Amino acid sequence: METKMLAPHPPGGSHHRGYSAPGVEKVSQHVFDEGEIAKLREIPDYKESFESGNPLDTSQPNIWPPESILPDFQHFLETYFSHCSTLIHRLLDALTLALHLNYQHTLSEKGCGVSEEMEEVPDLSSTHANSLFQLRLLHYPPISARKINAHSDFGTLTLLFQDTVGGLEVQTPNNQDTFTPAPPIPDTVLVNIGDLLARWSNDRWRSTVHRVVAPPPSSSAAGDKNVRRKERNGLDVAIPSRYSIPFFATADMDTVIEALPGCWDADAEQHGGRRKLYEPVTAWGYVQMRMKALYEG
Ligand SMILES: O=C(O)CCC(=O)C(=O)O
Ligand SMILES: [Fe+2]
Repeated sequence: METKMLAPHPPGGSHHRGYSAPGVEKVSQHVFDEGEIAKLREIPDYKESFESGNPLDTSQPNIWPPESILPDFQHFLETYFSHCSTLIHRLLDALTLALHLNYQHTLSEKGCGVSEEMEEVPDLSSTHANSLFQLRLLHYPPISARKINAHSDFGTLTLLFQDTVGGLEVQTPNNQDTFTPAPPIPDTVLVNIGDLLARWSNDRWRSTVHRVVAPPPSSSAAGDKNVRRKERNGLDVAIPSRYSIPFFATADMDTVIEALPGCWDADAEQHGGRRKLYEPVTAWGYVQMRMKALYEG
């Protein structure tokens, strides 16, 4: 038995840990209708994944292959998790600062003093105190099919580490048909806004719709043994394997996600401006809805 099969992802969407073989997970974008989800699941995503989370999270314990078979794997990933978690909290601090500045700006535009402030800008980092984050190891096999359908991530922020192969594309805002390649840049981390933060910021910060397609054929891949070849117009085209590591952050489950201060206007009904676009929802309620769409149907 392959080592990865010794840490299998449990069936269903409630315990999101361990190894999933290619085609098990199906990305569905904003789809909550059962029929639509079933249709989407007919086309599998060509990737395999290994999920892990906060070692202190008892609601979804991590699932590790035996230490004797893959020594240090668990320790390595737990350390990686901790570094990513620190980076997420720093980014949330920067966003909190941006909210403060924006809120003060909004108040002064309306002629209010900061002392008249009616709302508290929440400290976003402290709404992620339990660090219920998810670290995913992804491998896309060397085939030419679409690797992962267009979607946005459903938490607050995602860090994305990608190898040198490429294939990630980002949708142009306000033009659903146009995708732009987001090629890997050495020593950088790509940061995506997720749907929960978009909703929380009343769409001031928009979530990034992205997908993964077959990477551009590259000569550097030609000598790679992980490369499968495909005939295209009589030409021999090399299609390399792709590895990536997304790290998904979301708010603590009891956090109420309701338009943040500075992202809406209290007097919008009377004077125009930005109304609250969404009903309040807990982070838990929102995640349940999205997980159901991913793994069931
Ligand atoms: O492999 C990638 O670069 C993207 C992965 C991704 O978008 C996801 O897992 O949500
Ligand atoms: Fe994603």
